[in-house]
Amino acid sequence: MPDVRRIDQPPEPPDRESGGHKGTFGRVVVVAGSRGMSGAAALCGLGALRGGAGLVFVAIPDRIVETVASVEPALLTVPIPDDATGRFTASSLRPALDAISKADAVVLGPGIGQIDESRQFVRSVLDAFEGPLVLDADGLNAVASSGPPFDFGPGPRILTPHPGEFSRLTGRSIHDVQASRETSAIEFAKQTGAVVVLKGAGTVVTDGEQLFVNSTGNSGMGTGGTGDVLAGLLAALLGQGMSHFDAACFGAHLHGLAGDLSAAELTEPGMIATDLAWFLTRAWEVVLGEEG
Ligand SMILES: NC(=O)C1=CN([C@@H]2O[C@H](COP(=O)(O)OP(=O)(O)OC[C@H]3O[C@@H](n4cnc5c(N)ncnc54)[C@H](OP(=O)(O)O)[C@@H]3O)[C@@H](O)[C@H]2O)[C@@H](O)CC1
Ligand SMILES: Nc1ncnc2c1ncn2[C@@H]1O[C@H](COP(=O)(O)OP(=O)(O)O)[C@@H](O)[C@H]1O
Ligand SMILES: [Mg+2]
Repeated sequence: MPDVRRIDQPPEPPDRESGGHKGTFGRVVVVAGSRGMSGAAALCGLGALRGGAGLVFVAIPDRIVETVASVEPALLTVPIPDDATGRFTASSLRPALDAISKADAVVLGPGIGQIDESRQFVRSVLDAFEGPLVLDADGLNAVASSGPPFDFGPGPRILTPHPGEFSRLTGRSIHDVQASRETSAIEFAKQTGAVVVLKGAGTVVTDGEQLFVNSTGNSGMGTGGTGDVLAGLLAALLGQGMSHFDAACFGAHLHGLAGDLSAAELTEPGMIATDLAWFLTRAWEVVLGEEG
């Protein structure tokens, strides 16, 4: 891959202005969750909070608001009209667009499910939002279901597929994806103009011209919800002004480091996604200690 520049080190953390306040550090809006997957929204919100965002709003189906709010009082909840099963539907769109209208960064997709209405909802949010957006999980599945050529909407996009989601997007088997992680991710980034974060051991981050292969992380992170934490973390970094490629590289590094620090204290089998979000505090300590 002679035309791709390899990045060996993750970028520096974002500056945190000493006189800054919650209005300075980014307003993140997480559009996620459904009844049965309220945890995806909560974990994504926790990832954004521990990623340093000034304000984190979770715009979630009305039926799960109390559940998500009870996980973490620092989250602001925005109830979105839902269907009888607690999923986004056609009437969710206008309130969701209002919720993201002042966002510095948006996460779209974790835990929203894959019914036709939620797919259409994803399409409409993607088309409308011109700011930086992290598309994860069922957000990716919704776009994949429409088949190529893919349009991820007008603004900067970070796509965070695991190999199963990437397989749905590319039409290749998981085995093929895993056998060509770097080239497949580069090709997809070139085709779409998005930053691709192909997750799994050795997460690959590329914008089609630059390539970073993450070296932090461990198999303790193979537990439900760790990817949701990553999506929120990436949005927090975008909201603090990082470019989408730098946010993706730094975020993958920090997330894996939090996983390594969690495993060192709690063991790989014992750690869960909530711990990972908490251990972002320790990971920040390490990377901020390495600065200057
Ligand atoms: N608490 C909550 O509310 C949570 C809610 N969540 C929500 O659940 C929804 C479904 O998302 P999901 O990722 O669980 O299912 P899905 O897209 O079918 O992918 C699974 C398949 O992909 C593959 N695969 C994955 N990783 C791989 C790897 N590293 N390396 C290789 N293969 C890999 C693997 O394929 P296999 O190897 O089994 O053939 C596996 O079978 C979604 O909305 C999400 O946000 C979750 O976030 C959890 C916490
Ligand atoms: N063996 C591993 N080594 C390093 N990181 C891993 C490993 N297994 C999983 N991860 C990381 O854990 C996260 C899992 O994300 P994802 O599959 O979306 O989970 P979920 O949807 O349950 O939140 C990704 O960031 C992935 O890179
Ligand atoms: Mg996921």
